Amino acid sequence: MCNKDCCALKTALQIRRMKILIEQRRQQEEEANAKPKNIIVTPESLIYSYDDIEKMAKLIISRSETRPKFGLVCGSNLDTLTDLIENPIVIDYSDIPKFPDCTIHDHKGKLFVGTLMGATVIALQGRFHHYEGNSLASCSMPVRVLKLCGIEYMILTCAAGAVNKNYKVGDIMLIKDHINMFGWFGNNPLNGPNDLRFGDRHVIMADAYDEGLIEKALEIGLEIGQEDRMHLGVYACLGGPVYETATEQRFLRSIGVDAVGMSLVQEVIYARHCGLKVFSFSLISMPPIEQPDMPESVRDVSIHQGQIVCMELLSRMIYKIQNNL
Ligand SMILES: O=P(O)(O)O[C@H]1O[C@H](CO)[C@@H](O)[C@H]1O
Ligand SMILES: Nc1nc2[nH]cnc2c(=O)[nH]1
Repeated sequence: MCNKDCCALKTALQIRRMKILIEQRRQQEEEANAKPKNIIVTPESLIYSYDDIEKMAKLIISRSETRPKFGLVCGSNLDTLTDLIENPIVIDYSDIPKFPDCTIHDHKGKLFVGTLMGATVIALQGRFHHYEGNSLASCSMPVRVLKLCGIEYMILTCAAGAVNKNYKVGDIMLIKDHINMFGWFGNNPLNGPNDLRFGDRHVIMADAYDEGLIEKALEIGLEIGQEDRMHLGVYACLGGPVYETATEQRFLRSIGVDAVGMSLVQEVIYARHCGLKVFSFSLISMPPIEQPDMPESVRDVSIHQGQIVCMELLSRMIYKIQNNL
């Protein structure tokens, strides 16, 4: 039986042990600090050189007969978008020098080059997330590769959790703006020396998501009778891999966020830096915290319905751009 005195003695002993440990650590630190140091932190922008990017682009273009106009990144739950591509040439990421590996479900690590609605498209079935251990520059690097392949339009897609209480699983949010939590704390894939061959030092982000393309997407929503499922909203990028807490979600809502995820904004930054037109949408894959959780089978059906609408949206969007409609 432990009485009060016994507990107090145990606590005092624990504190004494901790103090000894701290003293030992201090001595070790002093010794370590006495040695000369040469710590070099590679700035984000130096992780891939222009030559690295050019080599990757050349390899990809060598497999395509026509000049690509569209780049596409397929998000989680959206790998089926590549089913739309006719006669694709498929390249494994492992065959592209310096391309990282994909480590998460739905991101298969394959690049598709082929035609969609008469236009040449390069699609990435697999994106790189920071929480997988990639630098921010690695997450956005494919955008530069696609730019050097000759694309003009960057279509970025992702799965996201609803923050807006009116959103449901299977809905689609056309992204009109974003909040980049990484950027707030000084983390940006453009950090470090700026290579003018890609773009200017400072990048205007106030018009990052092309308004004309958003207009077209809204028109498509009406044409296919899916306007109720399609929303226009603000995406926030958090670090992941954990999902946001309930309080974080309420905070995001209070600052104007409609959906939350763990990707995309780094790619948008590179795309705007090199002058690409950006169109982005999220497939809502999680309900807002206030909505009761649904059985997985019901959620899967809603996501599947959303995937079909995303496929229709993508092909009609490319058709409209291609034909100046
Ligand atoms: O953003 P994408 O790649 O669609 O993936 C989203 O889905 C994963 C979580 O389910 C996270 O990686 C999140 O960012
Ligand atoms: N709630 C939530 N759902 C997601 N689905 C994909 N990414 C996310 C996220 O960051 N949060």
